[in-house]
Amino acid sequence: MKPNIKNIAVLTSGGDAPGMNACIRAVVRTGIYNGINMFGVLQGYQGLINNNIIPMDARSVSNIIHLGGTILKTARCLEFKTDEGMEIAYQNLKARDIDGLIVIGGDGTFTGARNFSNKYNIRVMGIPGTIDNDLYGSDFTLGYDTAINTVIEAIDKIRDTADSHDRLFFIEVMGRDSGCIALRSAVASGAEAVLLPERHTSIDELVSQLASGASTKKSSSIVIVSEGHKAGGAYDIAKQVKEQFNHYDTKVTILGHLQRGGSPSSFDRILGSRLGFAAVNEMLQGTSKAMVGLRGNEIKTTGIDEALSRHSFKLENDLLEMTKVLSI
Ligand SMILES: Nc1ncnc2c1ncn2[C@@H]1O[C@H](COP(=O)(O)OP(=O)(O)O)[C@@H](O)[C@H]1O
Ligand SMILES: O=P(O)(O)OC[C@H]1O[C@](O)(COP(=O)(O)O)[C@@H](O)[C@@H]1O
Ligand SMILES: [Mg+2]
Repeated sequence: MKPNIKNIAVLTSGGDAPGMNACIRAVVRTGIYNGINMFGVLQGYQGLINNNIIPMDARSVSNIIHLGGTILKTARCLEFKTDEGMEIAYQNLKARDIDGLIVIGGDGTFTGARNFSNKYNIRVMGIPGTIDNDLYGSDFTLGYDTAINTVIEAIDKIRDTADSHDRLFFIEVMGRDSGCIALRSAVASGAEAVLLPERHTSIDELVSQLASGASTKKSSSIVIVSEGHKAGGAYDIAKQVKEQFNHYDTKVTILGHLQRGGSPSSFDRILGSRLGFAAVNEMLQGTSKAMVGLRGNEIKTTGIDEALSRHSFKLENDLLEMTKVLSI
């Protein structure tokens, strides 16, 4: 039986990701189209606790589909992990008769939503929004494609300098525990090597790969280092390599937070729109404690418990192999 849902709130939480605005727009407009009163929560779970909840109409989400960041703002909120914080958040939703909460974020955000819904009578749906692509249940998360495009644009520029000066560049990219951005960026930019948190690569191995390129007259080399790599960040690794292999002038670039901003790619705008539309429709059909995600080219629903308990290895095997073969 379809539940009688009248009021739905939406929030963004954790790291912002390009495509979140396209998704907020889809959530708000799909809800309004179906006769639901829509609310936006400012600053993620912090806004639930601070009672920062605003009504939204179709025009509240005009002209945002192309914008990076999130018009609802986001936050990392420790207080929501406490019983007291959750109780205040629930009372603020109850005061407005809000029966459904749609959260756009990563694994931390989903854990919060799952715990909240286990404790209180609130329906929740999750939408995977993180540049890290580290969630089970969606082949791509919102923002991942744009972040890769941003990274390769930067690497293309660095390559000009690397090549002009016979330099070895170590470029550190984001992905807290995930090598997804690093691997795709490496393939798309034609990097000589990539270091991933999911794979052990010794300094000896890396040095022999670089030395072999130098011996076949490579004028420059680019190594992508994922920030989550166990052997340390790009500066550490560059220092260790230089001690053994001093053929090139060595430079380090940390791309940092520029990777999270910017106008979303068409892929992320469409993905955000599809996921937002699906999340509201699923909620209106009675689905709760689930996430919507892209699998193949279809939008599918996965239970949040399942999504959180299954840590999928998301690095494509052919891409892993290719990074060695195509960089000879
Ligand atoms: N165990 C938890 N219980 C309640 N809320 C949580 C829990 N884990 C994370 N959260 C909430 O989700 C927010 C976002 O999580 P975080 O890991 O920072 O980002 P992401 O959702 O992108 O992975 C946290 O700041 C916190 O408010
Ligand atoms: O902006 P902050 O708080 O320094 O967080 C940086 C982290 O956020 C991310 O960009 C995205 O992580 P989440 O999507 O899990 O929030 C990571 O790649 C990075 O390690
Ligand atoms: Mg996360």
